Amino acid sequence: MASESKGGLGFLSAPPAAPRLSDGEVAAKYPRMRGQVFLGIFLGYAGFYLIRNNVSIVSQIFKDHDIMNTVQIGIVANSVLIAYGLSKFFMAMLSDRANARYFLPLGLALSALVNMLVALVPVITASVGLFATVMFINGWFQGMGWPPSGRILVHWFSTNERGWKTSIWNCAHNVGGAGVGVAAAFALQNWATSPDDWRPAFWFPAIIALVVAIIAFFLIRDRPEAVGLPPIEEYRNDPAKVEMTDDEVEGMSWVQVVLKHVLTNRIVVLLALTNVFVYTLRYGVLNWIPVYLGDYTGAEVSDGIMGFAIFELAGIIGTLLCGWVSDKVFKGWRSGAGILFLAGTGVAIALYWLLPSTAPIWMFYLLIALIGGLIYGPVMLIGLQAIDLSPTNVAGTAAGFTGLFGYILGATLASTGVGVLIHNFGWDVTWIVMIVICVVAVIFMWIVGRDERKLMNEREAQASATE
Ligand SMILES: O=P(O)(O)OC[C@H](O)CO
Repeated sequence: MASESKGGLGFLSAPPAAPRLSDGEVAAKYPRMRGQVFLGIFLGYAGFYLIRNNVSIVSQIFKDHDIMNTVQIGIVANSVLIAYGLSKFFMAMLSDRANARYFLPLGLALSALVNMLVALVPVITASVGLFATVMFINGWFQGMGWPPSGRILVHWFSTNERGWKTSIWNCAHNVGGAGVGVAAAFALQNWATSPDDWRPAFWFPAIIALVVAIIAFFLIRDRPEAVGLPPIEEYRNDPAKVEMTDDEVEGMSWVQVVLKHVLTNRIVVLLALTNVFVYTLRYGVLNWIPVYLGDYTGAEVSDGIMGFAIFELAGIIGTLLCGWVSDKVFKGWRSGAGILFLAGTGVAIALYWLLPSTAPIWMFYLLIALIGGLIYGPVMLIGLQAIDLSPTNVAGTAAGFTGLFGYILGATLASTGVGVLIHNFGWDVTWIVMIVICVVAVIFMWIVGRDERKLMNEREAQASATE
């Protein structure tokens, strides 16, 4: 891609193509490099989740020791989410022109630094405003994780294998999410100087994240062409679903490309809208598990936390299954898998709603696992579709655009909107609204699916015509 080396980002700019290696060298080096860069983004993205929002981990300590009340905790936690949603889009615009080998480790190291400052500089947490501002900055650096990972996925893995590979990579966020709990618990147990000392839960995961950033730097390479290898489409003889024409490559500025292929691209805009509903479902069910189980069944707080963990763990299985189904059953037609999993989510939510309050807790857990397993498929698929259905040099921006909608609208609706629904209308109306959201999401995914199918058919026709 001609524009790859013209990033204008100084040392961060994407490197130019290196001289092409011989066929023998390509055959030996390509598989090894693919494994190496994949490990780099898997560890790297898990590292981001170690330090994304550790406020929620220590919120109980904040509350119990009157360091912060729930409203203040909510303000700080929301500032991370909002910054993350904005950054996932705006930093992606830089990432698409940047060397992923530098961009991802830099973001992770900066985020680690912010977490260490929170732990070690008491004045930051003395005021909610300053704490929220610093965590906003943390959320901003967190947005430097997904886009370079998407860039690696789109440049090193071709269309017909990307579903499965992306779904495996996507489990990094579940691994990191589980890892932060273990790391924080270990740190608090070993280094907390008093029952209200929450600081080890910030600085210890940050040290691990710094080490991960260094490892990621050594593992990641920006693009196959940057190390003398052919583009992945050529190496695997698997055309991309969308490519820029020669006229576009030569004649359009990068901003014009973003405008055409992301901001006014019907399919990317539809994906972003679908993501609002998918993220409302993801966080709308997840965030309220402890409250629902407590209200409806009288379950203990610990039962609710168990439900929370079950939802996340089931997400790993569902994500892998969804990626595999999209490659093997739907042959790269991601929307087919998305429709199937979203429809399943609707059914599972209906069962969760209708289960009698006297049913044993394991039945609630089973349905929570089903909802978590099913909704994380579409969560992963939307990012995957965005990078699949846009040219490779704006793939991260397209995924970031869907993330912007998912976090700014979806996650907000899931917290404030669902809270208002529960408070004013009760659980029955809340679950009915959730099921309606599933139906709307299915309709949006079906519309995306028609466009996706058309693009796939066009690419296949072009590929057979050139054979
Ligand atoms: O919600 P995010 O941006 O952390 O992304 C989580 C998954 O990777 C979505 O594919």
